[in-house]
Parts: sequence; C-alpha cells; structure tokens
Amino acid sequence: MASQTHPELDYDLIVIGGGPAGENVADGAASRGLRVAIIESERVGGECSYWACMPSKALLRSGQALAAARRVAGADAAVTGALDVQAVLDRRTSFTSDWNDAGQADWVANAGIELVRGHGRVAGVGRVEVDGRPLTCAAVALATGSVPVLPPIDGLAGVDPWGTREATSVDRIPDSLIIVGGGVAGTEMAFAFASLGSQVTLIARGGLLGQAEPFVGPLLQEGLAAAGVDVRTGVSPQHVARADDGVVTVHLSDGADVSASELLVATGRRPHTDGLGLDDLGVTLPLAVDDTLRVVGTDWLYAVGDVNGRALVTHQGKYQARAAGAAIAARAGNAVVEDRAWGRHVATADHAAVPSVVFSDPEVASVGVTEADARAAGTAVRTVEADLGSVAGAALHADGYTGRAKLVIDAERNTLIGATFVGQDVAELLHSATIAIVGEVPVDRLWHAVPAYPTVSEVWLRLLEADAAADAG
Ligand SMILES: Cc1cc2nc3c(=O)[nH]c(=O)nc-3n(C[C@H](O)[C@H](O)[C@H](O)COP(=O)(O)OP(=O)(O)OC[C@H]3O[C@@H](n4cnc5c(N)ncnc54)[C@H](O)[C@@H]3O)c2cc1C
Ligand SMILES: NC(=O)c1ccc[n+]([C@@H]2O[C@H](COP(=O)([O-])OP(=O)(O)OC[C@H]3O[C@@H](n4cnc5c(N)ncnc54)[C@H](O)[C@@H]3O)[C@@H](O)[C@H]2O)c1
Repeated sequence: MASQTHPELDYDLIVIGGGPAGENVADGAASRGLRVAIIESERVGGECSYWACMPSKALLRSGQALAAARRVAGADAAVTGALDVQAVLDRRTSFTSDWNDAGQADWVANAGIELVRGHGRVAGVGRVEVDGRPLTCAAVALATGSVPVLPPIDGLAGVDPWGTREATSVDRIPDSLIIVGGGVAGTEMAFAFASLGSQVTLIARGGLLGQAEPFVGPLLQEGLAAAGVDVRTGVSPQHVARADDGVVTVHLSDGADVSASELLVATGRRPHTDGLGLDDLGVTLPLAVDDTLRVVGTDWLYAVGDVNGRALVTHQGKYQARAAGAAIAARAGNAVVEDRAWGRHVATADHAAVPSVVFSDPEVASVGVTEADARAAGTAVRTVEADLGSVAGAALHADGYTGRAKLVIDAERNTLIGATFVGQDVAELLHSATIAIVGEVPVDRLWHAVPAYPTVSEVWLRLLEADAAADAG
C-alpha cells in the first residue's frame, strides 16, 4: 500500500469522533499506510472511557464482589461491613484516568494518527471543517457516537435531572435516587447505587429489559429487590418537581408519588448526527450503511459505532471499525474488498451475533435473536431452557444460585441463533454461545463440546440434553 495515496489532499481519511469506534477505524487505516486524522471535540476515548462502560463497570464491580462473598458460606462470615464508598469512587476515577485523555492522545500519536482537537463538520464531498478550518481528504468516517434521549415528562427540565454522565462521574452518593428507565443503563445503575448506599427507586414503564427473553425481567427484578431497590414496573412518570429543600418528587401514572435527593433519566440514546452538516449534503437520516459501513448512496462516507444505530455497544462499534478501516484501506489501494458475508471487510455479525451483557446482579448475557424476534422474522425455531441453579458448578459457585438459560435453535439448519443466560457471573459464559452462532456449529456437534466439571458451563449439557429429549419425545 502506498503511504501517500492522495498527496494532493490533507489526509486519506478523516475520522470525526475519537471514541472507541473512531480510534479503531483510524488505526485500521493508518496501520495499512493511509494518512489519517481524528477530529475530537471532547476527550479521546469517547463516552465509553469517561462516562459509560469503564466508570459504570467500576462502580458496579465492588458491590458485585461483596454480594458474591455473601453468597458463599464461610466467606460471608468475613463480610463484616459495608463498601468503602470513597475507595470505590477512587477506583472508578482511576479507570477514567481522572477524566484526562493524555494517555489516549499519546496512543493516537504513537499509532501515527494526527489528532485535531475541535468540532468537526462535513462541508462537502471529501471536505471537513474543524471549527471553521477547512481540511481535505479522500474518505470521511463518522464516529460521533450517540446522545441521550430525554422523555417528554412534565417538569423534567426544571429539576436538573442526572443523565448517565452525572451518575458515572458522581463524587458523592445521594441518600436516595429515582431512576427512570428499566433498560440496560437503568438496571445497572440501580444495582450500583443501591450497593453504594442509596435508597433506589427504579421506574420502568414496561418490565425490566423488555426486549429480552420473558424470564429475564422477573429474575432481574427479584435480584434488584433483594439488593434493596424499590422496583416499580408498568408505571410512567407524569409530572416531576423539585422542592426548595432539593427533594425531587415524581408523580406516577398509578397515582403514587416517589421522592428522592436526585433523579436519573436513562431512557435510551440516539445517533449523534446533530451539527455534522449531513442535511446540507443530502445524506438521509438516520444513517443507513452497507456491511462495509459505507453510507448508502455515497462512495466516500462511512459511519461506525453508535452513530449508525446498528448496535449501541463498544465491542460491536470496534468490530465495525476494524472492518471499515480495512475496507477503506483496500479501496484506497485498489485491492479486493472482501464483502461477501463473513468476509474480512464486513460487519456481518451485526445481523446475527451481537453479544450484550448487563452487569447488574444477576448478570444478563445474551447474543443473537430472542425467540420472539426469530418468530416475528418468520424463522422456524425450537427452544430449550434450563435452570442454572441445578447445575453443580453453579451451586458450588454461590449458595442458592438463581439463574436461567435459554437457547433458540434454527429448526431447519439445526444451528444456534440465540442464547440468553441470567445469573451470577454468567458474562463469561456468553462467548461460548457467540462462537457457536458465528461458527454455525450444528447442535449435534455441540454435543461433543464437553464442559469441564464442575463449572457453570455445564448448563450447556443440560440444555442439549433437554433438546435431545424433546426431539426424542
Ligand atoms: C452508562 C453507559 C454504560 C455503558 N456500558 C457499556 C458496556 O459496559 N459495554 C459496552 O459495550 N457498551 C457500553 N455502553 C455503550 C458504549 O458507551 C457505546 O456503545 C460506545 O461508547 C460507542 O462508541 P463510539 O465510538 O461509537 O461513540 P462515543 O464513545 O460516544 O464517542 C464519540 C466521540 O465523538 C466525539 N464527537 C461527537 N461529535 C463530534 C464532532 N462533531 N466533532 C468532533 N468530535 C465529535 C465525542 O466527543 C466522543 O468523544 C454504555 C453506555 C452508557 C451510556
Ligand atoms: N452493559 C452495556 O453494554 C451497556 C450499559 C449501559 C448502556 N448501554 C447501551 O447504552 C444504550 C442506552 O442505554 P439505556 O438504558 O438508556 O437505553 P435502553 O434502550 O436499554 O433502555 C431505555 C429504557 O427506557 C424506557 N423508556 C423510554 N422512554 C421512556 C419514557 N418516556 N418513560 C419511561 N421510560 C421510558 C424504555 O422502555 C427502556 O426500558 C443502550 O442501547 C445500551 O446498549 C450498554
């Protein structure tokens, strides 16, 4: 690959947004010899590093470790106190590098990528402006992430609500916290703040994690209630107000009022395309991309990560970015673009195998489709479920282990297309299912993947036995 594919232009590729997706698409192109710049208006590392994945998982981890010790006779006797809240906050702060991006900026420089600080805007085909300064390039990759959606609740703006940024960067745990939203962020923050001593009320208009398999919500609700969270499902906030003493009161659709020191809104996110100049270019929003992550209708504009709305998780954005970075370099060098399904320049797994973990207590780990999704798509499926608590490895892992697992199997192809696990420490089980789905491993062959005894993974054996029994019956 020539190192200067377009010497007349400032860069071969300009990436707008230096979060995990932006860093990876830039690295993928730069490591293949392209001249690349990242435009970043806040911190290199993006939402994930400073206000999302890293700090939220750090806030959750200590409470999970404590709960795990309490579940094992003998170890529980050693748990004689509560969490050291300041130590948890300090550990969280260390994982955000104290919100300083110098280390990530160094990484960008060492990767041979130029960092341009400022707000990026697409001014035309191959033209980008950074706070008005014009730059030229052959290709542009949008990696601007997502922004929270604020629901239209009467009085909400007036109470100065928290979003997930305020929750993950908190320096004092409020006595009490109301969380609106029973999705991923809401349920994770409910466990984190409850473990840190807040009296948490979680308000969900449906059940918890409503898109997941039906057993997930009730098991999660049970776990959160055991952690002291007051979970209100099937209710919506009607009106919100903050009194002179600072207390926030939410009036709910069932007539009840709940009050707390702070209110966290976690009701979803949308692609961050505001101010990018896309309307002026005639690019249709929301962005639609092909599997090389190129914006449909263009041959120079790409979109990776949350901004393309495909899968709002870091690992999938980075996966897309690896495919796009390689595809951009291949096209720049007139090399073959391997864009068949599962080729190395495409993000095929976005359609079939997006893994997701909710790091609450219990954890919820899922990949692929749910039974409802599959049936809605007209796929003939059979399903099988198993109680995780009856697996020897799980019973040893935690006294009174509570959990459940489900597989969704394509009945015609006899391969796995979906899996869900709920329980303590199931996150690390998930990759086995992801491999089975991506590898399209026939269920008959999975039978020969023997889980070690006594591990939680033995749930695979229970699931496959149940499937075989149903087949025989
Ligand atoms: C509370 C919370 C917890 C989460 N936990 C997890 C988790 O545990 N695991 C997981 O996989 N995912 C998690 N996510 C999702 C994850 O944070 C996102 O999927 C991920 O950050 C998306 O990466 P990105 O690079 O697409 O965007 P971002 O990380 O949002 O980065 C976008 C970057 O673009 C910059 N930018 C935007 N517009 C411009 C512009 N015009 N000019 C210049 N720069 C611009 C921004 O400043 C930002 O730095 C969590 C999300 C939240 C809210
Ligand atoms: N562990 C992880 O991977 C992780 C953790 C947190 C967030 N995230 C990502 O960040 C994104 C945002 O998370 P999130 O939890 O905000 O979104 P979400 O889509 O997971 O959940 C939003 C919740 O808010 C509810 N809601 C929406 N509008 C409402 C309204 N007007 N009134 C009451 N409730 C309302 C929805 O019913 C839903 O339960 C997600 O897409 C998720 O993938 C990932």
